[in-house]
Amino acid sequence: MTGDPEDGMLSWDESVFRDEHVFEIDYVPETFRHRESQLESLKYALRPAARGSRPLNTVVRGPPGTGKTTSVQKLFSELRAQTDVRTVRVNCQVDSTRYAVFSRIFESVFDYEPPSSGISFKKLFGQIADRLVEEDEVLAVALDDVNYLFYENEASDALYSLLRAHEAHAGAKVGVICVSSDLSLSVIEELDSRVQSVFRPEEVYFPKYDVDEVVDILRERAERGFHDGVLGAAELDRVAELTAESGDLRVGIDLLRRAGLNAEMRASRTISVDDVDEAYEKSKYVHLSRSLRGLSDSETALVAVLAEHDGEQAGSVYEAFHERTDLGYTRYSEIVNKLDQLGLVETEYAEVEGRGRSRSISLAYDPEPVLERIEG
Ligand SMILES: Nc1ncnc2c1ncn2[C@@H]1O[C@H](COP(=O)(O)OP(=O)(O)OP(=O)(O)O)[C@@H](O)[C@H]1O
Repeated sequence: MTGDPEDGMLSWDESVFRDEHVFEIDYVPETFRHRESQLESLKYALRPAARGSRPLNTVVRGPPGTGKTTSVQKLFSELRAQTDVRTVRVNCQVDSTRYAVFSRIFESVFDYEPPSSGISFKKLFGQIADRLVEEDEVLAVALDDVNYLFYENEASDALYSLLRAHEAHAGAKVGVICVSSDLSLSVIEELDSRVQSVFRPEEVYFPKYDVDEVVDILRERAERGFHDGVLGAAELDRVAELTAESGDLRVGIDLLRRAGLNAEMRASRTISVDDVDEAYEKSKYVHLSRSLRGLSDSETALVAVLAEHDGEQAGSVYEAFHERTDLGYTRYSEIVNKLDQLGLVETEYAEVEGRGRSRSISLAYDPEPVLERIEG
């Protein structure tokens, strides 16, 4: 299998990839199509900030992988380049409490982390607001994956503080973009009434991309990422077809990269439909991997217990969980709720003889891929 260019085989120093980096998770695409109206609505909400006023608060919703984060990142970087607006994107999957959100904002406003000895929330908040007023800066905060703040019961407190910043600190100008990929969560209705009374956001919806749009977007990505002739039209169509099943563009981007690696494994210069189909066996779990990555140790422990005790009664699941983590029933129930909201488990109430109603819990995925990803 040496590299005779005539036989279609790759030599050791060749690759199907022109630039593999374009298939990485944090790559911000140069062209961003099929999101024109959403970008317009977001610009409308942010425009007052460019004039030195408070931006309009906005709720952005849509299924995973539909370009919500990328849109916000693009507009924030334009704002930073062209205006004095301070922009902060908080990943609430990582920073899922009010304190953590404000620590992240502090870090961005001051360019260093808040003291690790810990200061009270009030002080942290006060210092941020004072700084904004002193510098006469407008702050736009994007709470990305805000659904995680709801799962931890922190959303109302965090938003309340952000939305009332100007009341507690005259002259502070803060606007919030809440981004949620949990369509079963009604972001506004789930907030406390005290927050609802001050939160009248613009709403922007990101629908799933259809197959033609996926082809369009991924063709461009493939042109940047692969050498000419590596990905044919039929193979791209197959990628798009598999991507459109979930509508999550991340699946498609992961498919392209894995299919490229599969072709290289065969030392082939071109990707085949089989390379794509084989890649899908892993790429279809992109969403699962992402959900698992954001879990705490005790949440992961419960997922592991469920995978190991698949199909057993809730009682024995709790016992195994308790044995592993030493946590009690209340915490167990809270974690079950969160995993349910994340779509990792399915729960159902059922009559159990002699014990009244009891909740049965099962994984929403096969146990093997779950365990592979937890242990791997
Ligand atoms: N219109 C587009 N053109 C090019 N790339 C896109 C487009 N939309 C999304 N992407 C790419 O798809 C991936 C997922 O997009 P993004 O993270 O913005 O989705 P999201 O809606 O925020 O997802 P989640 O809700 O799961 O956080 C990113 O790698 C992004 O580069």
